[in-house]
Amino acid sequence: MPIILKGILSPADARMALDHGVDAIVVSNHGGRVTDGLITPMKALPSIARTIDGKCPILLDSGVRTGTDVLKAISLGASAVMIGRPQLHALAVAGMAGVAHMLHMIRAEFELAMAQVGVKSLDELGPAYVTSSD
Ligand SMILES: Cc1cc2nc3c(=O)[nH]c(=O)nc-3n(C[C@H](O)[C@H](O)[C@H](O)COP(=O)(O)O)c2cc1C
Repeated sequence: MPIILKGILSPADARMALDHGVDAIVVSNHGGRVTDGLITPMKALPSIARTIDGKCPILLDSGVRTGTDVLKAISLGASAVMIGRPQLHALAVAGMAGVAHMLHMIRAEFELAMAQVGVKSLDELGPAYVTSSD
């Protein structure tokens, strides 16, 4: 069974995860719900991505709300993002159709953002497309 370790926020923990042979990591502060003052995953991502150096996939969550959030995360080294509360909110408002609509909106925003920065594929994204991780 693949082991995906969630809650990584530092390069040292990313290194330890690699050394223990995890299949993937999730850069996450658990939605900022657990401890005040934690670094945001988007800020933590670049140094963690340098440590992982392609040796396992990196996922990111906590605060992904728009297609440009997805673009930033992929540019800074994530393979994919995860989305938490927006799914619950969409489900509460409009059921399964609401969740499908929310995911469709984020996908459409992401594709538009790719067009606006001028890339045709995810491989073309990189840190140069993000001047600040704020
Ligand atoms: C109600 C609720 C309960 C959660 N419980 C857990 C948990 O038990 N363990 C965990 O790792 N993350 C937990 N999370 C965090 C989510 O797994 C996820 O990391 C987070 O919601 C992503 O951020 P976002 O909601 O801003 O997209 C919880 C989140 C919510 C909203």
